[in-house]
Amino acid sequence: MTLPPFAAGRPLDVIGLGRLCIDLNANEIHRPMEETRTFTKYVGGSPANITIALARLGEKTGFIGRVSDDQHGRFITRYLEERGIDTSHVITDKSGSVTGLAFTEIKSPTDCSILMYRDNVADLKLEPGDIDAAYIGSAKALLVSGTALAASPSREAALKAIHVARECGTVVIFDIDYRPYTWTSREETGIYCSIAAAKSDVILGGREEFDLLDAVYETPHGDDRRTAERWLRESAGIVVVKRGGDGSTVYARDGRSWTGRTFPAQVVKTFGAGDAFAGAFIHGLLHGWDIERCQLFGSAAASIVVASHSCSDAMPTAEQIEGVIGRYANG
Ligand SMILES: Nc1ncnc2c1ncn2[C@@H]1O[C@H](COP(=O)(O)OP(=O)(O)O)[C@@H](O)[C@H]1O
Ligand SMILES: O=C(O)C[C@@H](O)[C@H](O)C(=O)COP(=O)(O)O
Repeated sequence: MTLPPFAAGRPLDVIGLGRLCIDLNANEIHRPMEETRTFTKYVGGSPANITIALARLGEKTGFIGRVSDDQHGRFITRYLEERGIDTSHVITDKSGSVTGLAFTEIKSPTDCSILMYRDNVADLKLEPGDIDAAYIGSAKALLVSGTALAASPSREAALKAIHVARECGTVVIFDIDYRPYTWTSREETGIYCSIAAAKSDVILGGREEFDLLDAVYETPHGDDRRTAERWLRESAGIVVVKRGGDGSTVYARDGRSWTGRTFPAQVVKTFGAGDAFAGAFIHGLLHGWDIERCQLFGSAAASIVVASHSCSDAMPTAEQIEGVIGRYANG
């Protein structure tokens, strides 16, 4: 697999970095948001969701980020604490920033969209001075979301965190997590995410997200292996290309690859799959599982979350994931 070894004996397993937001998921589903009257509030933000997934699976987790100085910020911080996630480096931003909101529209199980309100959000106020090398060195892995690179000073903070992690022997996991609402251009996304990807040990992204990075170097070609080999020539030991309901393919530096299945699900909404997959996949890596099992675990976790109304709240336990795998073991 050619991942650097996870450092043993560290107090934390994974520290997430980036977006701590709120999902407002429509309660009246199968209609456009113009006809929605009520929403259910959940903690959101992909890196938050993945960290919550890892905590749910028993990993010792922490988070580096900023929250707004209001009820939403306190709700998020309390939610993390209630799930055993260390919040010593979750900073209350005092600049008058707000919490990012993700309004989700569920027109049908396969037609979902997210309306994001992200002006003056606290998560992008993260500063390089917030990055604590000793804290990052206390974890086996650092999970960085690409959206943390979308604006300064968060951009510089995230790049500093990656640099610090590499200096500390902390494995860097980069989830491209492209959200167009935050960036000024696709080119900007490709450039900054390429910088982060080149310094990461594990990279996760969808085909379209990798196209943004490929575009920095060549005309996007949609060839997963060719894309993965670019990053495997850099720092990556593992590249995961996610393809929605078509599953995923994982590429390793030694040339091996694995194409993973999906599990049947009564789909409520399509989003949340990637975060659930990532949390369970990373859990497997931390426990030294082979890639196939990591992938299977991730896919089963995703099938549970797409069948749920929420993302964060729905993140499954290992028992729930094993239950899905056992139920469909033969096909
Ligand atoms: N409709 C679905 N039913 C079951 N599993 C799914 C479904 N959509 C995605 N998955 C699983 O979740 C993984 C990640 O989903 P994907 O949609 O590619 O990520 P993202 O949400 O980040 O775009 C897929 O590789 C697959 O294993
Ligand atoms: O990342 C956000 O700000 C929105 C998420 O909280 C939301 O749950 C979602 O889109 C999940 O992302 P996905 O798992 O990549 O589909």
